[in-house]
Amino acid sequence: MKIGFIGCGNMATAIIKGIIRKQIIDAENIIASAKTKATLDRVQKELGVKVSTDNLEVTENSDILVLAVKPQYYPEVIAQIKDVVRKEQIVISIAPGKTLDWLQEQFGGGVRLVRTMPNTPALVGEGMTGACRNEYVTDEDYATVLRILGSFGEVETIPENLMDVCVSVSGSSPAYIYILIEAMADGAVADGMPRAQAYKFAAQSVLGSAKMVLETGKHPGELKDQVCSPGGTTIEAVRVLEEKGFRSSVIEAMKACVRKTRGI
Ligand SMILES: NC(=O)C1=CN([C@@H]2O[C@H](COP(=O)(O)OP(=O)(O)OC[C@H]3O[C@@H](n4cnc5c(N)ncnc54)[C@H](O)[C@@H]3O)[C@@H](O)[C@H]2O)C=CC1
Ligand SMILES: O=C(O)[C@@H]1CCC=N1
Repeated sequence: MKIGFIGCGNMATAIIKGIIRKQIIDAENIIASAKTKATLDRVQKELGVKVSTDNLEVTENSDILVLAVKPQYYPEVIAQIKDVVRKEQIVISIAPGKTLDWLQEQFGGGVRLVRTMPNTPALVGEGMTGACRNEYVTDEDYATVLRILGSFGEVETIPENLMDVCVSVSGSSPAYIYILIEAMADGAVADGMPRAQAYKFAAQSVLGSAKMVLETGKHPGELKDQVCSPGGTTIEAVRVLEEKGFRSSVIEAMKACVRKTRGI
């Protein structure tokens, strides 16, 4: 099994590291392209995969091809490769807003397409990926793709109409969490904790809280209630968060994210 990446920036690097880490595909069976030699040198050194500046070479040398460029470059890249994409090849999109119908139209028809939305925690094997496929992708093909996507975290098949929501809840959401961690650390530093220690305490608390939701199966509100002692410290913090519109800021930010996705 050979996998190719057209574009090798933040997301492709995270996926490739995740795949190699889990030994799903060896580095020698992975090929990636980028626009600049500097990026390719970095990728070769950091990941040990084959590199090329030629997108056609990447297409010809892969069974599964991941389009890992920004959405605005999709038309140009697809126009370049569409005549060399083979019938049995699987093409994976990781771009927000690009529907299976749109992708198929750009390719001119008949292509096996899987639309996904991964996220950068793939790098540490804790990604969350949403996926859906078109009618040309066989059950066997799709099982292979899910195995690869599952090698760097969790993967779930979702209806295509939820792909835009997937961008806001998992594709983009690591950025919100990093802001939360940074803000928590700022708060701790403001009250005297050293900066590095503050990041550790904040990040581990986010990690532990996420595990509590996933592993206990309890409602997040119930878990929150367990932390809030009557007349205690936490409910004071919660009161201020509600007063400052924390919950609503998150909801509105996510709705803005989905609106942007739908406009891409
Ligand atoms: N960064 C993230 O957290 C996530 C990104 N995505 C999607 O993944 C895709 C890639 O995003 P990033 O990796 O963040 O972008 P990036 O800008 O880090 O990487 C894109 C790479 O594509 C290369 N490139 C541009 N035009 C090219 C061309 N014609 N041929 C070959 N390579 C070309 C660039 O040199 C760059 O290395 C985008 O569609 C993005 O929306 C999806 C989920 C999460
Ligand atoms: O910001 C973006 O457009 C991409 C898609 C999801 C995460 N990053």
